[in-house]
Amino acid sequence: MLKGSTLGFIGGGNMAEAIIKGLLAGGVAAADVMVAEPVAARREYLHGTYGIDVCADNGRVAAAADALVMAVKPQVFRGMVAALGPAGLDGKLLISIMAGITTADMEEVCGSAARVIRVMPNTPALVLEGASTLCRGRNATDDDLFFATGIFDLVGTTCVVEEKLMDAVTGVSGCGPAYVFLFMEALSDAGVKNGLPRDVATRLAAQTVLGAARLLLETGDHPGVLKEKVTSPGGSTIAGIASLERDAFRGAVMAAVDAATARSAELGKK
Ligand SMILES: NC(=O)C1=CN([C@@H]2O[C@H](COP(=O)(O)OP(=O)(O)OC[C@H]3O[C@@H](n4cnc5c(N)ncnc54)[C@H](OP(=O)(O)O)[C@@H]3O)[C@@H](O)[C@H]2O)C=CC1
Ligand SMILES: O=C(O)[C@@H]1CCC=N1
Repeated sequence: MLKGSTLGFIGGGNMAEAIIKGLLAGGVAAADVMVAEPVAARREYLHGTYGIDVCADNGRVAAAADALVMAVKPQVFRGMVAALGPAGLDGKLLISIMAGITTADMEEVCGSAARVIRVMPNTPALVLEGASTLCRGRNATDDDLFFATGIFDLVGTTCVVEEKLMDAVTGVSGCGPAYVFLFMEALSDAGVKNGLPRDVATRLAAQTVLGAARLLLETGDHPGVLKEKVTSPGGSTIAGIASLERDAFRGAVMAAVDAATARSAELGKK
């Protein structure tokens, strides 16, 4: 898919690994992927697990790569570019997955001519079920957006939005897997509380979320319609739903997304 281009990652943490694992599973050659990562144990792990070139030198990866995925924390981004020297990024397509860092921030720090694509992926990319949303900076071309979309298409679904929506995207799908894991953990705990063995409870929780998600995507029905089909008059589901409503479940989810969206915007500030 990279068609002879080399994709470099600056930062080899959780999200970089999720994308790399997905890319390799999707047919990208290990020889076309490089990572710069400061932690020796992490470098050994990434090289040993995926057979990719991993080094400690951001400059070496920047020089060798045609496109660079900026996969460090937003808080270290400016210092990282200052240490590298923005000139080291000249001519490269810069693909940022950093929460809160705008394409204008990228252009300010990396050079006013920088070609920037901003992406908000999520960790299910690891199993090729990622949700990645992209927008482009003022210098990025149609080909750049096509190239970046092609990368993230390999690890799940993609969509393109206006940049002003990217913090909301972060609050929903970037952070969303963590909310769903919290929900599944609670569902599993509740099963154990009611006598189920842990392995059975966890499997039921996960398959229920997976099945419900597929039902929603494949039918295209409104979630409320699908909820109604589970809920028998005077039955057990409505007893559970009434309890969730008393505890303001939906309000709690909306407040969580609001908080994450606001925090994403803050992360970009100097
Ligand atoms: N995790 C997620 O679900 C998602 C994350 N993101 C974004 O992805 C980015 C990475 O997040 P995540 O993978 O979770 O974070 P991690 O901390 O797991 O990964 C960042 C990696 O970059 C390394 N690093 C630190 N400083 C430098 C440097 N100067 N040069 C090169 N590498 C460096 C870190 O090393 P060390 O540990 O020593 O600091 C770490 O290994 C963030 O900007 C985040 O907003 C976006 C969507 C989802
Ligand atoms: O927690 C974070 O800030 C990152 C961005 C989206 C998911 N993880």
